[in-house]
Amino acid sequence: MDQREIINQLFRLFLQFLITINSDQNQNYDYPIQYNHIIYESDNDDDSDYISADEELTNQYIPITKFLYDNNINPQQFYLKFNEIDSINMVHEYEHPLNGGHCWNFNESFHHRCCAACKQTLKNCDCEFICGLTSPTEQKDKKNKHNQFKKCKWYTSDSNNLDHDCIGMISKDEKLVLFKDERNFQSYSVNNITRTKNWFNCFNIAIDGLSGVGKSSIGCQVAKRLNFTFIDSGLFYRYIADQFYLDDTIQLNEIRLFKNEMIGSPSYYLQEIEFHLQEKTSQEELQIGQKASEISKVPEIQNIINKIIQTITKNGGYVVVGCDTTTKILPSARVKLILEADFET
Ligand SMILES: Nc1ncnc2c1ncn2[C@@H]1O[C@H](COP(=O)(O)OP(=O)(O)OP(=O)(O)O)[C@@H](O)[C@H]1O
Ligand SMILES: Nc1ccn([C@H]2C[C@H](O)[C@@H](COP(=O)(O)O)O2)c(=O)n1
Repeated sequence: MDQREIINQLFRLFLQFLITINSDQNQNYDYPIQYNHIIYESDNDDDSDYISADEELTNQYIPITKFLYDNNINPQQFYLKFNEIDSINMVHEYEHPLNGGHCWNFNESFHHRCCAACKQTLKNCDCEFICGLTSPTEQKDKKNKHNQFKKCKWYTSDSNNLDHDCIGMISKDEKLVLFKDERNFQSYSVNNITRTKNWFNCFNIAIDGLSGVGKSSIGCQVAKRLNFTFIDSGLFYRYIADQFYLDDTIQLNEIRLFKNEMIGSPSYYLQEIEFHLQEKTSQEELQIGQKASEISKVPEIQNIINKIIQTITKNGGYVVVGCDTTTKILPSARVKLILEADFET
């Protein structure tokens, strides 16, 4: 498959993804009438310990589907626009019409807990807080504690700073609730909140694969098409090798300082890295490549580079390429691509 075909295919997939999440928002739905597929999590954090809603439905619980139905809220709109609320520690099948009839984690078992914010199974969810509408988030567990509240890193910034990165839209009179933990929560009027992020680019794309498979070529074009920022993690290794691996000595302290500087001025350094490496002759490039390969085996350097990239990209809008992007750098990127190429290509 040639490069153009791959890019077109990726782009098609991406458009499909966008169409799926944008489609049907104003259509009428068959609201799920039966709620017996909803299973609540017990206090016990053990995955296997579910309590079926059929068995133990008490007044304390408000199934999210019922909440939506009773309040005449279109569920797809709710999940996609409000997007942050589920009764999070609830097992939910995301049945029709959500996500084309699949759970967000459709490649995993169909029946599992799934964070509505980051769309990961709860085991993989690293959300700390979640923001959302007051009613469903005030759902309590059996001990009358606020349960489930987590914040997805893509959805909120910290509660002291109400510059809010939430991609959801909350209607005018509703309140946003931020939870620090289950006892410590505050609700804010939506009017106090500035949204800084466009939902469209609030996620990252990680492109992985062996050296030379075309990650940079494809990643760069995908980023251009989507107006995302492109980051080639390999360039970080190369730049650090060239600047801080001198006379056979890796200057770890300098690298640590560089990390702080780069996190402070990411745009400047992204350009600086690119320009710096563009100036090199092909002989120099070869040497830098060798040095980069050596330093890439040092765990602290890997951690520093991963941390820089994770910090820069935390609000989304980036295409990050490099081997280990999907596993170590951005394991929770919403879109992950692993490229392969024929040997002949
Ligand atoms: N689809 C493709 N078909 C043929 N050649 C390609 C394709 N994509 C990239 N190439 C060529 O393969 C070479 C490696 O591409 P590229 O630098 O994008 O790979 P990479 O995976 O980013 O490599 P590295 O990990 O070493 O940075 C380049 O010469 C590029 O022009
Ligand atoms: N995420 C990454 C990116 C790169 N490396 C290593 C691989 C190479 O030895 C070196 C330079 O990368 P390249 O520009 O050739 O992609 O850095 C890594 O370990 N992890």
